Amino acid sequence: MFKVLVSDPISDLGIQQLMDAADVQVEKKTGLGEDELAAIIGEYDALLVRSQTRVTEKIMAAGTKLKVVGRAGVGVDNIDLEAATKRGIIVINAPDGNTITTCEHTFAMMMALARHIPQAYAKTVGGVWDRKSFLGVELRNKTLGVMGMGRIGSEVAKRAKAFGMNILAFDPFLTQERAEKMEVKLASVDDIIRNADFMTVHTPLTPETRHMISRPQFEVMKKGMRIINCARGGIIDEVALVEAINEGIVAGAAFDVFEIEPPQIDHPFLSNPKVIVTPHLGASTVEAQENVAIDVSEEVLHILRNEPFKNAVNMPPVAASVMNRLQPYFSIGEKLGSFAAQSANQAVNEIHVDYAGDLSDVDTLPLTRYIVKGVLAHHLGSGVNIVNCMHLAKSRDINVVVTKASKSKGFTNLLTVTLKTQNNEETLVAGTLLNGYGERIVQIDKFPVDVAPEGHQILISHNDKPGMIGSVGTLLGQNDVNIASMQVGRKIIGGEAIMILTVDKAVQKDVLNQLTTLPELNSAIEITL
Ligand SMILES: NC(=O)c1ccc[n+]([C@@H]2O[C@H](COP(=O)([O-])OP(=O)(O)OC[C@H]3O[C@@H](n4cnc5c(N)ncnc54)[C@H](O)[C@@H]3O)[C@@H](O)[C@H]2O)c1
Ligand SMILES: O=C(O)[C@H](O)COP(=O)(O)O
Repeated sequence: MFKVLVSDPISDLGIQQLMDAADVQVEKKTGLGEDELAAIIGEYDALLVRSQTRVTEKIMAAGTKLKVVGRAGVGVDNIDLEAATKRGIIVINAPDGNTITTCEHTFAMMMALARHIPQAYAKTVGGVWDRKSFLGVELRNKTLGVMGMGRIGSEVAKRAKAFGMNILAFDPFLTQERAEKMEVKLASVDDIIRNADFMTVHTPLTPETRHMISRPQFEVMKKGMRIINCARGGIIDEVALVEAINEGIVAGAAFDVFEIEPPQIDHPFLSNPKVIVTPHLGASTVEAQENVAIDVSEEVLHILRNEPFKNAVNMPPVAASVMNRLQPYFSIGEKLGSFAAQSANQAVNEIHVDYAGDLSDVDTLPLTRYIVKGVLAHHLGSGVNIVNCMHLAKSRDINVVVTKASKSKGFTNLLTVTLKTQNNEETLVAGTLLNGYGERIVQIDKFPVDVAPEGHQILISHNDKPGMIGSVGTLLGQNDVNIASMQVGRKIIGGEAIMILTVDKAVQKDVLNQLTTLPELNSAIEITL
């Protein structure tokens, strides 16, 4: 039974599928502080949050069972991604579910700003019929500067066109072609600052975007600018903005987000008559909350059930077409990694993966992750998974090298894993999927074999002499070890050879030691897959 903790207000309808799942138990505990959450998170396999819960290193460390943190929304700046990745905790978000809702809130804020709606409301309900103080401006023919033309920024630009606005757009990934298609003018930050009448920001909060609009920008800003922030507090320097408003550079601002949320009671926005504020409501509609909760619940279920998933924030996205081609090889890849690690008897400093055949023309990184996980899990245990395996390899100075070849000798796809150890020894194992036969190991070091990678195996290195098979079989029989299958691999008669046996149960260390006493037998190790 998987236990899921919901620590922020998330739509019940949206998480219904989690609550209906027979293998899942959902508990809601909102408003918890860091210590309170850290005290209980160890019981849970998944944590669902919005932006209120700060999922810190301390909480990740306490979440010893945690497989996934699901963010029912876009921004994940409240989640310590590095801490999650280091611990193999997958972080997913719901990037699409609240796009339109936030775009509409942005427009609501822009209109409210242009027509002084909240201020007029407050005065009217206060009994003052004031028709002089709230002279507004039209949006038509005004210039809107959009910083960040992703999902939300693009939707805002579309609607601004319908309002007859001219749009200047800045986004490092916005091409001239796409700008023309969207009928916006590609602009720099400086262009927007000096020419726009309204500015709206729709970027993530990153070291690059933090305070991207601050004192230097206000000093050259077009006088009378109106600024909207429904993205993240901190993109616009709040202190510098208040100064610019007080100096008459900025005519007004509408903020849904703050550098620190909730803002302190003495926050200058809260007492400034030219600043409109809402309490991070950009995604707060029935529709958006159902959307993001459904999206995140689906992926959390997939992850808990070890099924393919999407929207991982701390892993690169994989196209479904690529995933469909790679997924059949995940299991054999992980087993090859594990087999190689169990065969190598020295510390590994390089994992070389070679893809030969059809797979050489796709991005094989997801499959490489399973191979690396297989290598590392042998020594590092269950704390290794496809999220943190590359991070763990790098942190141990283990170099992961991938090579590809369009052709492979006789196989549709051949995966070859070679481990290099610190004393320059190499351990090689190659495998594939054979139609009708499934997973097969087809090479160990330089020896061809044909072995199903499963169960308990004994890998023996010996000299190719008559009687070797009989001696091994007799000794194992004397120790009540039943042989299910046996393969011998050799390159030349009388030379070096290997024997790979599949046996019915784990082999005692003593039996392996007895094997090494047999004449012409060089080594015997047990491999469990
Ligand atoms: N107020 C709310 O409740 C609310 C709701 C949803 C999203 N958001 C926030 O709004 C922001 C945008 O969301 P989205 O879904 O459009 O994200 P998105 O990833 O689709 O778009 C973000 C865009 O910002 C661009 N960008 C990154 N750095 C930039 C920079 N330095 N200058 C200009 N552009 C830059 C990216 O290229 C990208 O196109 C996110 O921070 C998200 O957390 C807030
Ligand atoms: O990044 C987001 O999705 C928004 O900031 C929404 O945050 P919320 O889920 O806390 O409303």
